[in-house]
Amino acid sequence: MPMLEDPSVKYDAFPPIHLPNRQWPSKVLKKAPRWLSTDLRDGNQSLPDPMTFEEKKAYFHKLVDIGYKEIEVAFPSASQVDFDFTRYAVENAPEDVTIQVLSQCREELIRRTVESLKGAHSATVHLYLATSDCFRNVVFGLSQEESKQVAVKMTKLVRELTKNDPSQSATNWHYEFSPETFSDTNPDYVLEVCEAVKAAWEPSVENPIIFNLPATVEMSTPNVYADQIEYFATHISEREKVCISLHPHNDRGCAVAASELGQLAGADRIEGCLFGNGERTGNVDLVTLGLNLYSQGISPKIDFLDLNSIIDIVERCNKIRVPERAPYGGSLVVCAFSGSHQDAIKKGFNNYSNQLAESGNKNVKWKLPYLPIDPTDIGRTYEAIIRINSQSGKGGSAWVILKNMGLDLPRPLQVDYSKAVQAQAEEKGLELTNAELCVLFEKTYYVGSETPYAYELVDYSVTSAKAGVRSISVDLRIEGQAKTIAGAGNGPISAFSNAVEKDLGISIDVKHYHEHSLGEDSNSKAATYIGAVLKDGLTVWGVGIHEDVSQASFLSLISILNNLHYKK
Ligand SMILES: CC(=O)SCCNC(=O)CCNC(=O)[C@H](O)C(C)(C)COP(=O)(O)OP(=O)(O)OC[C@H]1O[C@@H](n2cnc3c(N)ncnc32)[C@H](O)[C@@H]1OP(=O)(O)O
Ligand SMILES: CC(C)C(=O)C(=O)O
Repeated sequence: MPMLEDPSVKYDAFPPIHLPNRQWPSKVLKKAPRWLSTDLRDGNQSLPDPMTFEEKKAYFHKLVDIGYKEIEVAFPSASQVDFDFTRYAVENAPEDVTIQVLSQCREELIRRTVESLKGAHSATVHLYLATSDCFRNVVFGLSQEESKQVAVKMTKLVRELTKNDPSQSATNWHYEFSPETFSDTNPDYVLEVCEAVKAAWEPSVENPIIFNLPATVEMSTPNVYADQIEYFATHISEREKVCISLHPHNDRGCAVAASELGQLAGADRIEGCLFGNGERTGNVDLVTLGLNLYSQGISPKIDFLDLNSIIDIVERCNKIRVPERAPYGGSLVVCAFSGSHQDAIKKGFNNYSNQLAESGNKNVKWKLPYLPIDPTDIGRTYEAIIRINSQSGKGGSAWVILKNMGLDLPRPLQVDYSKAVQAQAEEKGLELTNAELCVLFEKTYYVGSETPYAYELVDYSVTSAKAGVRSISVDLRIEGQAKTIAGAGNGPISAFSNAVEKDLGISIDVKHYHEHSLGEDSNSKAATYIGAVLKDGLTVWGVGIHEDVSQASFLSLISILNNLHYKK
């Protein structure tokens, strides 16, 4: 069967809500919301292989360590593991962490759920019930009034078993109610149910009731969801006794946008999972939301510095890989292969470090091409940022050589080296590793090998017999044979070139000379780069590294001789 030519015979467009005075489009996010991690509940229930007790434990402690203060740990009435894990969380949670658990609106399940929370410092009982026409009619066969009555009755039961029970007074009890699926429910009916639930729970300003407004299935554009949230937030009574929570799923790929617009529209709290695990396409990704805030200068109050260790836990316990392109965390998102990106990033880093140096290392605004946040803020190192394949340019390979060998190649040498890199990348057809690039550099410029190359520098002496003239005598080994050459010039390099031309018959016209020190202490070495023009107009490069700067430049000339020897 082909796809439908006219899908409207099967699918209706989602009806927008009438909200001509909407305020959210002019608002700006200014602070982090309350976060609720539902990794161990919604995330876990959607896994092919749910987490083991040990995996839940490791995940839970990671969530606590990085700063989540509200964690939905289980559906305790679902299984013994869930019940036992809730007990573990209750007994091991720090006092400032609230343990949340979920239950259907069924008495026996609620009793078991509350039992699992006995002795918690702070706990949230979370009930959900179908309110949308589709869910009520198809799944439950309940009328609107019947659904509302169930919600009220079960809320009263939770109240009786928790905050009204004197034997439970050691716990700070909270209550969350989710009309499912909020985003597909008539907004006035949602309000009617939530008003009735609120009256049954009787929240206070200090301990508000949480109304979680899930996009159980994401069905509309995020602006429509934001309108729905603003409508709820501006029509619910005693707003100060209500915490509005969002629970967006990602069926249309817009959960992050829906959460952000929903916060502009009045939401106080967001429920989601690290890297967007959860039913079908997942819950909203808490990492993206947190780091989106961070990139706008707002602390998410969650510590993502060691993002790699978070990824390790997520991948190990979910048994699902974090995709390479996942915002912030994906292995490919803080790196660039393409030449123009690498060039811009390299220049950006230079500019940034200059600004840091000028300002004494403080308060420099991050403005780097292609990198929305500083990778080091999430524990990423430079190695990951620039990676080399056949799409790369000179800037990228020069960056790798700088970061791995400390060699700051002059621009024309970058061009020269990138030709060798390009040839190697095309031949290999795959990415070149940093180690491969360093070896290629050494081979291209005949430096750093254990086995001797054709030309070796054995010794030299420079004398200055009359003003402005330097004489040089150089002991070489050429393919194992000792040879001494001599020449003169107005400096040591020109004297060396003169000796090479006179005694070896090789004309080297030095056109480029660059040097810098390697390292900062007094034992540091010098790196010199010499570009010489041959008779046919071609430029050949040599690289020399030595403690003594003169010897480093002679080694550069030897590097040129080797270059000519092997490439002729
Ligand atoms: C949107 C969400 O993510 S909601 C959370 C979903 N998570 C889970 O379901 C994971 C844990 N669930 C479970 O382990 C099981 O479903 C249990 C233990 C809760 C219940 O198991 P069972 O009693 O066998 O019921 P089952 O799994 O078939 O659930 C369907 C029944 O629950 C009812 N139900 C579903 N949601 C609710 C609700 N919120 N309140 C009351 N009843 C509900 C359905 O109407 C159906 O009842 P029926 O059998 O009378 O038609
Ligand atoms: C229980 C509710 C909040 C839920 O998971 C959903 O609607 O997706």
